[in-house]
Amino acid sequence: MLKINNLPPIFTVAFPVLKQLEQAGYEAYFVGGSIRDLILNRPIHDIDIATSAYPEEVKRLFPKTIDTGIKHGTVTVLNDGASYEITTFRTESGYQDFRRPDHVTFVQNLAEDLKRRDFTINALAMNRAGEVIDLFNGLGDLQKHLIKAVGDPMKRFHEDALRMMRAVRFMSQLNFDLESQTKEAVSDLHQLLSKISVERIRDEFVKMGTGINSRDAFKIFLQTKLSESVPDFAGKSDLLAIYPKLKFNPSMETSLWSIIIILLKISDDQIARFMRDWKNSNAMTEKVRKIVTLFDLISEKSPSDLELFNAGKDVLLNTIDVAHILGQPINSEALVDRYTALPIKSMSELAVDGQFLIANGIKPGPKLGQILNEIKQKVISGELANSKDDIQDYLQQIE
Ligand SMILES: Nc1ccn([C@@H]2O[C@H](COP(=O)(O)OP(=O)(O)OP(=O)(O)O)[C@@H](O)[C@H]2O)c(=O)n1
Ligand SMILES: [Mg+2]
Repeated sequence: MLKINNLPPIFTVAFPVLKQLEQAGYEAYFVGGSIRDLILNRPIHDIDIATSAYPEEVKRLFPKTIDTGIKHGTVTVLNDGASYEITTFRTESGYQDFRRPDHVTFVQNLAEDLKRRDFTINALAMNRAGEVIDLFNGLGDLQKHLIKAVGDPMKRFHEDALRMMRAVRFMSQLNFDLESQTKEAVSDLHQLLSKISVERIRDEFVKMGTGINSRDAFKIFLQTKLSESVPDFAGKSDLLAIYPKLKFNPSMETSLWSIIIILLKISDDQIARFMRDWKNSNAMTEKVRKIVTLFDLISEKSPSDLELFNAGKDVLLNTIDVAHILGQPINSEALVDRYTALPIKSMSELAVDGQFLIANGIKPGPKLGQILNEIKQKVISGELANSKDDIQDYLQQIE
């Protein structure tokens, strides 16, 4: 049995929680992603605990708890400034619509609980002594860099079809391969994905697309036809086939969406609809639209100073990232230099404002906005210096 000595603090601070459960006569283990990430030496973001205690018993044992998913057996325990999801050993039964079940069956032992988990590398448990419980050779698969379903992959994907997206997501994040039978099951069952909410599919898609090896994962995403069961991708595999040939793996979500939109040749007036289909936020949509717009400008010709100003630094840098990933030859240094040399980077840097125009005899109204806009444009293009005096002279001229 693998025994891990010197557990990192994120685990050791949780010892009292496990101990308390054990002293009350229950079993308790660390389970799931945290053990996988510990062994892979990856950053650990949260610790999940599985226990034989029922949720009501967990709530009785700890002063500060939150009913996170009490129906599913999960209680969040707050202890010593940290929080833990404590889930009663369970098996999922009564799957309707291939989504997460609305009711679960609690089981008596850890083995029954681990059996219903998605992949062998996620079905590891560890006790307080650092001993790893590995009933499905998850350690072997970690070593072989394999994503492999626990037991019968068809059953696991029928239980929760999202697991098929999780498979390609972990491939990308961990740079692992997909075990052949598991892959076959994804190919057979990809259509079940249409039963899953778009939000959950999107979250996994973004994790895949921003993982360290999204290009190879995307290949499998296409090969297994998972791509045919997500919003707006059906029938587009020829366009999406460019993704695995990208120069680099995207690391930002904004870059990912921009690249997908560019590959799918989605026109400007369809970007909002596409982003809505994927249930993306308005803020994400706006940013992506700006990036795609600037990318088109940069690819065709050189953007004007005004266009660079309108884009802003963040969007410019993000667009350069996108061009870099797509292998689009652009002179990024020159673009950044031109941006840096802009006389103003935002309206607040303009030497005058509406009040100034009013003080100089311009009447409030639409005309004022128009004049202010003209001043902005002339300052950006260098026709007019960004100083009160020069702008005052200009105002006198146009009267
Ligand atoms: N559809 C799912 C989702 C989760 N799990 C199990 O629940 C654990 C925790 O789930 P989650 O936090 O979603 O995934 P992690 O593996 O912890 O990955 P991440 O690092 O993204 O949190 C998983 O390890 C796995 O054992 C599962 O079997 N099937
Ligand atoms: Mg997790």
